[in-house]
Parts: sequence; structure tokens; C-alpha cells
Amino acid sequence: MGEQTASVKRRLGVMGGTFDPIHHGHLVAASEVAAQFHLDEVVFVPTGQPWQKSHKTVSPAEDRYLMTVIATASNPQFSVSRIDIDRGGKTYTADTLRDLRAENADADLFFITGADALSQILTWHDAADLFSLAHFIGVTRPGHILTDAGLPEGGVSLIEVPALAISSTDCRARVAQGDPVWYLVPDGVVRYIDKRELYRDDG
Ligand SMILES: Nc1ncnc2c1ncn2[C@@H]1O[C@H](COP(=O)(O)OP(=O)(O)OP(=O)(O)O)[C@@H](O)[C@H]1O
Ligand SMILES: O=C(O)c1ccc[n+]([C@@H]2O[C@H](COP(=O)([O-])O)[C@@H](O)[C@H]2O)c1
Repeated sequence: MGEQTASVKRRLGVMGGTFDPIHHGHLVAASEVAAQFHLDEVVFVPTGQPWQKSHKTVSPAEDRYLMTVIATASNPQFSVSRIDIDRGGKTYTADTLRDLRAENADADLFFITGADALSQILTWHDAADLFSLAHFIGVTRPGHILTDAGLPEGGVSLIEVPALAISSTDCRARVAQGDPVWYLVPDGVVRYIDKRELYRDDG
């Protein structure tokens, strides 16, 4: 009684992506980081307008959001946020993290990103601010070298996750060619792609 208890901050993982479509590479990366970093929750944040992919056709945000909800629904540790979709305009991770910090004042943020994305991070909007908003966790990805060279010391952790050579680009190409994506993406996402006739005209 009368003793002060130090408040322990929640540990909130943030997995940003275009998720066009979400696949098991994303889910394994989030699950592995959650376990290794003792995260309480991982929030998946589908991009609104991924400005560095503006030369590519991207599926409607609502489809990408719903596939992300379907893929994560069975895991009580996973949730999905609409903040990047509802903010409108180009999606900048600095905005994502500022908004999530405002909504989760009781949490430390851990932004999860693959080796390919980590290597581009200095080209991101407001790159100098990113490392004060969250701790960055770079995960291995087949075909890409994982390194924190040139990034602020202490701002980034690198970890190995089970290697799944899956990309959304490959999943879209497979659907366009009539090849199966079973077991590359969750079953519900296979059904959703079929129902909405996504990716049939790709490639
Ligand atoms: N197989 C994978 N293993 C580890 N990380 C991954 C994997 N696939 C994607 N990621 C990471 O997930 C995040 C979101 O990725 P994104 O939604 O762009 O998927 P993608 O498969 O890279 O898509 P695309 O092929 O359309 O570029 C990025 O940080 C990316 O590096
Ligand atoms: O903030 C930026 O300028 C920025 C530029 C490129 C990518 N990102 C983020 O990196 C994550 C993966 O992006 P992508 O386009 O590879 O799916 C996603 O959360 C994007 O919002 C962020």
C-alpha cells in the first residue's frame, strides 16, 4: 500500500505493407518478431497510397484491407488498422508512427520491416525522424541482404525469420497465369481473390 509501481509499457509491433495480397511471408515475419521481442500485439497497417510503388497498379485499398483482416483474424495477437487508408494522400511511415503513438500513449512501438524495405529506408519521407518514433526491426527475406549499414546505431535490430521465398508480386503473377496460390496465402485470401476476381489481368 502506498508504494509506487513503475508502469510497464505495452510493446506494440507495427507491420506496414501494401499487402497486395498479404501472404505467409508477412505473417511468419510478424509472428516471429512478436515471439522474439515479447510483443503484446502486432498491428498490420495496409498502405493507403504507397508512393514508392506509384509506377505500379495497386489494388483498391478496401480489398487489401479486407484481405489483411481475413488473414489475421484467427490470431488474437494480431489486429489491423485503417489509419493509413483513412488519412488519405501518400502514405508516409512517419505519419503512421505519429498517429499510432497518439492512439497508444501507453506503448513502445516496434516497426517490422523486411530486408528489401530496410535497405531503402533512408529514401523515406522524414527519414531523420523515423528512429525517434519507433524501434525498427529488420527481418531476413530470401534474395535480399539484411544490413543496418548507414542506419542510426541502436535504432535497428536485425533478426532471422524462417525463410519463405514468397512475394506479393509472385502471387499476383501466379493468379494472372491461372496457377494456384494455395498455401502461399491463407485459405480465406485465396477465396477472396477469386470472389473479387483480383489480379486476373496482371502481367
Ligand atoms: N517473404 C517475406 N519475408 C520477410 N519479409 C517480407 C516477405 N515479404 C514481404 N516482406 C516484408 O513485408 C513488408 C510489406 O511488404 P509488401 O506488402 O510490399 O509485400 P511484397 O511481397 O514485398 O510485395 P511486392 O512483391 O508487391 O513488392 C515489407 O517490409 C517487406 O520487406
Ligand atoms: O515513409 C515512406 O516514405 C515510405 C516509403 C516506402 C515504404 N514505406 C513503408 O514501408 C512499408 C512497406 O512498404 P511496401 O510499399 O514495400 O509495401 C509500408 O508500411 C510503407 O508505408 C514508407
